[in-house]
Amino acid sequence: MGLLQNGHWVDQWYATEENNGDFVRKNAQLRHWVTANGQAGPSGDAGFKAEANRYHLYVSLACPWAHRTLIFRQLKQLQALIDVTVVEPHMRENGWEFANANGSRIGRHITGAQADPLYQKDFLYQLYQFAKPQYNGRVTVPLLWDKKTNTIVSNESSEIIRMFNSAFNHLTGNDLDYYPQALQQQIDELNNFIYDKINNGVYRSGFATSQAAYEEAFSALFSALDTIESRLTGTRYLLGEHITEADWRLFTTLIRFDSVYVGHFKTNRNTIESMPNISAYLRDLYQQPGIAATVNMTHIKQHYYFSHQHINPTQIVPIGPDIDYLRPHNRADLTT
Ligand SMILES: N[C@@H](CCC(=O)N[C@@H](CS)C(=O)NCC(=O)O)C(=O)O
Repeated sequence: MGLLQNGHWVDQWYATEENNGDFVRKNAQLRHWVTANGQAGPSGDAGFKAEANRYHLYVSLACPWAHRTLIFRQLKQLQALIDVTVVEPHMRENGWEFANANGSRIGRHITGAQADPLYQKDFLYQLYQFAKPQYNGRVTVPLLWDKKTNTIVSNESSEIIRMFNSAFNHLTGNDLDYYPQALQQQIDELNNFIYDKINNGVYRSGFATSQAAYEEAFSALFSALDTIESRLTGTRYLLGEHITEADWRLFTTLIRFDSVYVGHFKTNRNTIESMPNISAYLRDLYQQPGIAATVNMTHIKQHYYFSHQHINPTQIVPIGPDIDYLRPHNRADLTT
């Protein structure tokens, strides 16, 4: 696990000392946008026009941020237009590795991880070096790559899913909209709340290096989950009867919660299974067409328990829990 400093790989864990033990996630830096006509998006350069087979998505099946992009690729029927490569779930001193990486591989290959089909790199950081020789920062998934200009379009999942939501509609004919104009303000507000307290909140709990920082993150997390639990009493999804981007962004944290975060990140006031509305809502989302296939619990558990050795020095991956996300959710009658 590490980062690039002026284009050189340095093996280093997150620094929390400067923030009294609090884990502060750095903003993603590579923020161009694919647009329908190639004009510039809200940030970055123009020139990334939506075209079939031009873009490639590098993901980890373990990562909740990358998971969002896989879900949107599925929902928006982009599978035939945008290929995906899955990295190994075990993150070691070289960060994310491709399957069959030369050199430092000491662990075992986990089924489902793949080699880099485009440039035969061993490690994800080498793609960052290739695109940005002087790059400074963490080497993260998801990564949206442009095969035409051999560069990185974006390493920010929240923006990649917005691109997937609309930029390719004219090519796929799929105009399902998970960020409809009329709900954008409400979605943005929910996203901020959920990101801060829940999506990133579990990491702030798990990566905290002081008791105070952990307790603060823990309280904020469970108070936010309580808020969501009551919100979901009378409404099927966060904003009514239609699933929006906000639901999918919450989903990728909820699906990891009981299997990883409760134990590994010490978010153990209670499980999601014990919250009736949220757990049924989670199953409802899981049972949407194509979604279960984006969830790989082996990669998820192997990644967290193995890669964060300072949290789990033995690297033993727990066997349980065994949760059946296919059992009935009984939420279809909620019409709002
Ligand atoms: N803001 C980014 C965050 C992505 C991110 O932090 N991904 C994690 C995996 S879950 C990663 O690759 N971490 C490697 C590192 O920080 O060194 C996004 O949402 O795309």
